[in-house]
Parts: sequence; structure tokens; C-alpha cells
Amino acid sequence: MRLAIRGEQLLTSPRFNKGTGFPTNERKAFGLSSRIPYRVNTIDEQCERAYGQLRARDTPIRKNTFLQSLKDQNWTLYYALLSRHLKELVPIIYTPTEGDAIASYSHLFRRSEGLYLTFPEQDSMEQDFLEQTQGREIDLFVCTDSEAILGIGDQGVGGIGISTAKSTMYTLVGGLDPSRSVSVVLDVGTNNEDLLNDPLYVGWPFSRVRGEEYDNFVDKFVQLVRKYYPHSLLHFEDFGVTNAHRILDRYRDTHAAFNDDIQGTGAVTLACIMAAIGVSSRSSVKGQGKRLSDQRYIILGAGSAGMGIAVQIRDAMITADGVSREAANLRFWMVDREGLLYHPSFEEFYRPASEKWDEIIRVGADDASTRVELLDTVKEVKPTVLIGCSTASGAFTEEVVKAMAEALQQEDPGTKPIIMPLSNPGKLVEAKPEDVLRWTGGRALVATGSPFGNVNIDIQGKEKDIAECNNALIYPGLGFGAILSKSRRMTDTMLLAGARRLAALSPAITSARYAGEALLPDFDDAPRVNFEIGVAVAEQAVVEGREHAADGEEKERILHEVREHAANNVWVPVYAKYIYDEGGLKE
Ligand SMILES: NC(=O)C1=CN([C@@H]2O[C@H](COP(=O)(O)OP(=O)(O)OC[C@H]3O[C@@H](n4cnc5c(N)ncnc54)[C@H](O)[C@@H]3O)[C@@H](O)[C@H]2O)C=CC1
Ligand SMILES: CC(=O)C(=O)O
Ligand SMILES: [Mg+2]
Repeated sequence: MRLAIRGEQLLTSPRFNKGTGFPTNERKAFGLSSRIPYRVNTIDEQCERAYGQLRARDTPIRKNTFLQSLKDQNWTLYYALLSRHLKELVPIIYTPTEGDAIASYSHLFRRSEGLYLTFPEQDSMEQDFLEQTQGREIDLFVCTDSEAILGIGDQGVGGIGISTAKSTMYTLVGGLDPSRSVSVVLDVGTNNEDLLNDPLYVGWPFSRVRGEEYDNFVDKFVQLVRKYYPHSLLHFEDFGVTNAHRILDRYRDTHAAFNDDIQGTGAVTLACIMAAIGVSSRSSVKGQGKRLSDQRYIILGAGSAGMGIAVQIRDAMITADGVSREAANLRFWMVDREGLLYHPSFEEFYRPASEKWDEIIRVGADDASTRVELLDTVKEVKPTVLIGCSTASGAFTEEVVKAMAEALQQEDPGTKPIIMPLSNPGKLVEAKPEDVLRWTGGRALVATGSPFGNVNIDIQGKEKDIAECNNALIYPGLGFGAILSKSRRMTDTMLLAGARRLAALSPAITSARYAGEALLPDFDDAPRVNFEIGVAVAEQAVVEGREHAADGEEKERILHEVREHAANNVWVPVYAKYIYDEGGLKE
């Protein structure tokens, strides 16, 4: 790698810094000899030292702060350390701990990271955008407006933390070069009173901008991305429910736009359900059936995630099972704050982009005496799949879970209830896996949104591995595939290809005989899994891009090249050799 920076500038560049890892010849060539202590360390030694320092921090949030500071100093070491302790450290830099860091953003603030675009400064947006992007090769923008961060709501400018965390995961498990991504917060104000009343709040301290002014502001940013980086992936994260679908639908036909809460969550949940049906149909005599369209789905929380999941499964039913859209819609029962939402016209409120969204959300009865609660819905529908993305902690009560399990058992004793409390962070989960398993005599197939570890349940003498059904298990791969193929769109079929590949890698499916394995691969395996997902998505993109031109041998050749191309493009945290060159890289 040819670099044009030296001395202090090199040591303070997190992208290029190696700290004590600079070899002697580079120390001399770059004017570093007197700036670093004598001994040269390997990256393993540096990781060992950093890990020791990390372990000395006694709380997750202190560990998060330590890792943030390491990232500010040396990207390679930061990613090398995370890669060596993936399962332990992902919950520190991502959900759940990042949620706490975001909630305390203004108090923990030390250094800025990312692109802050603020509503009252929109006249200079293009200049501000170019200030950080000009001359750079960029594949990815991760952008939030912070209205619905994880399950903790409006976090104002602190939401930048979700953009940076999601970008980090793209590198850590998706193999994306960190210098090629930009994390963005669109600071359009906040309605979080605590932040507005906090004198230390560092964002724009006014209520959220809405309506046309908001749309124009978002549009201004998107048009800059499209103008300067037409081949980039534009990832939307944690927008409020009314904006999330609308914005995605506005841009997804003209740019590779992707909403993680809708599509990433939809895809990972679809994969998990495919795996669960595979497991259950091994033991089910008649009740559950083998197809997605044989299931009855109740989803608690018809927000970005809930609707995204419903739409993804519905579309997969149409493609995979050949059922009509109308028939597929009828397999879903959506329950929200107002109870059961009007069911037979799911079609009506499906249109996620619909301007009717507010009205639709209100289709459930406001009047408590007439509304149909979750429990009644479960008794009536006898769902085979129950999904929670409501932020309503404990909403899957013992009564609800038992009602579901008993109804299914009467239909077919072999049926396994598929129960997925997906709300994050962990404290908002609709039911703890341990309880779900206890209430169902160990029969349920469970997956959660945050890590819960395994459940040692002495029923049927098995330990159950609980899958973490988090979009982070799939979105880095989906994005990697779209970026590899330089796709101008993230199509539904690309998402489906990614979900299918993930389901095929499920330990519960690949085991010769199901014995409590997790429905999805472990997070330790996330890099390999996301690589496979990326390949599947890129293959699909290539096939779609070539329409019918690719057939037989030619198709085989292209598909072979995709894998090779992917393997050559994975960024790994190892130190490159540096050569000083005035025409080389500066940043
Ligand atoms: N596991 C994963 O990969 C993901 C999990 N999530 C989690 O799902 C939850 C929802 O996220 P979003 O859909 O983005 O939020 P959202 O705000 O768009 O949707 C939440 C929905 O739940 C409803 N709700 C709130 N309280 C309820 C109650 N007591 N009963 C029934 N419905 C209720 C709201 O009215 C809203 O429609 C969050 O906890 C989030 O962390 C979201 C995305 C991915
Ligand atoms: C995982 C995620 O995207 C969320 O909880 O919002
Ligand atoms: Mg999210």
C-alpha cells in the first residue's frame, strides 16, 4: 500500500495506524522510530494486550467505550480483536449494549464519527457531503433519522451510533472494507423530551420536522448519494414506522436502497421459519405441513419489522409455493396496540408505502370492549407461528403460549409451535426462551432477536440452542452481494435468495437428526454465513441482470466467477505493507 502521510499524521489515522505493530523498516521510512517504543508487536500480541485491557472494564458500557476508543485509534486492531472474540464482543458493540451507548450519547461523547446532516444546515448539504466523501471510493451509506432506534425509540443525534454499529457489522461479518462505508445521521430534531431538556444534548434541540419539509430534506440527501455514488448501497436503519416504508418505496426502484428493519428482519425471519418448518415437518404427521403457505402466522407489532416480516414471508409463499397473493395474505393475523387488525383485507393495509398507513394502523378497535386481544386471536387462529416485534416486554404470557401449544397438540401431537420473540434489546423480549420451553414441555422451536444463550431444559433430556434471529445475521451478506454485483436495485428475489441460503445453513437442518440444534447458525459463524449469503445474492443479481442471456455453460461460468470475485473482495483485518510515495493515499 502506497501512503503519502508520515509521522504523527500516520499514527493518528485509524485506517493506517499500526501502533507497536509498525515493523522497523516502516518506522524508519515514515519517521516513526522515536514516536513508538522499541519493540515490534505482532497483531496477536496487540490483541492480547487490548483484550486484557478490555477485560479490566467491569460493565458492558465501559467495554463499549473502550472499544470505541480502540476503533478511533486503529481499525485493523479493532476488527482483529472483535473477530477473535466475535460472540462475546458483538453484544458489546451492537445490540444490546450499543442501545445504552446511544441513549447516553451526549454524555459519553468524546469524538464524532460519521456524517452529521442537520436540518437547519441543509443549504450547505452538498458541500458538507463532499467535505467527507470527495475523492473517496464509497460502496455503502448507512443512514438513520433516529426516530425508532432498536426498541428504545427516538434518540435524536445519538442515533448515529446505530449507523456506525451497522457499518461495523458490515465489515466484521460482511467483509466490507471499512474505508468504503459512511455512517450518516439525518438530524431532523427529536421529540424525546429528556434530550430536549438536557443542556448537554449535542444534537439540534428542536421537535422533529415532519411532512414536506422532512421529505425534501431526506430527498436532498438521497439525491446526493445517487449523483455521486450511483452504484452504492443505501441502507436505511431505524426510521419511524410511518416513514420507513414510504421512503423505501420511494427510492427502491431507482437505487439499491435497502431498509434493514423491514427487509433485513423480514429475510432473517423468513430463513428461520423455513428452517423451523423443516424441523417440525420431520415429526409432524399432518398438522403443520411443509410449506410456508401451510402455516398460520400471528405477528404482534405491525410496525417496520412486523410488516417487513409479513411481506417477506408472503412474497416467498407466492414465489415458492405458487399461491395467489390473496390466499397468501389470508395466512396472517397482525395484532398491534389496538388488538387484532382487520384481517381479511390484509391486502389493503399491506401496501407498506401506503399513504393510508395511519388510518390502517387504526383499523383495530380503539374501544377496549370490542377489541380482540392477542390471547383471543391465538385461541381462534391456532397459529403455527407466533412472532413478536412489538417492544411489549412479556406480551407472550404463559396463557398465550400454552393456548397456542395446546391447540396445535390437539391438531397433531408432532407439531412444534414456532415462537419468535424478536424485540430488542433483550429486556423488551416478548417471552424468555426458557419460559417458552417450560410452558410448552420443550416442544417449541424458539428464536430471539437478542442473544439469550442456550436453555438447559430437562425435557426430553435435551439442551436447546436458541437461535439469535437478528437481521445482523443476514444484512451484511445481502449488502455484500448487492455491492459485489454493483446492483442498482435490491430486488425481492435477491432477498429471497439470501434467505434461502441462510436457511440451508441452519444447524437444525444440516444435522442428521434434530436434537435441539439452533434454527440459525451461531454468531461465531456469521462471517462464513454472510459470505455464502453474499454469493447467493450476487449470483441472483447476475442471473437477473442477464435476464435470459445466461444459460447452460455460460451461466455456470458466471456463477463460478461470482464466488471467486467475492473471495477476492473480502476485507480482512491484517496489516498491509506500506511504501512511502508522495502520490499515495492520504486518508
Ligand atoms: N430481531 C431483529 O432483527 C429486529 C428486531 N426488531 C425489534 O422489533 C421491535 C419493533 O421494531 P420496529 O418494527 O422497528 O418498531 P416500530 O415502532 O416500527 O413498530 C413497533 C410496533 O409495535 C406496536 N406496539 C407497541 N406496543 C405494543 C403492544 N403493547 N402490543 C402490541 N403492539 C405494540 C407499535 O404500535 C408498532 O406498530 C423493536 O424492539 C426492535 O428492536 C426490529 C428490527 C430487527
Ligand atoms: C436489530 C435491529 O435492526 C433493531 O432492533 O432495530
Ligand atoms: Mg434496526
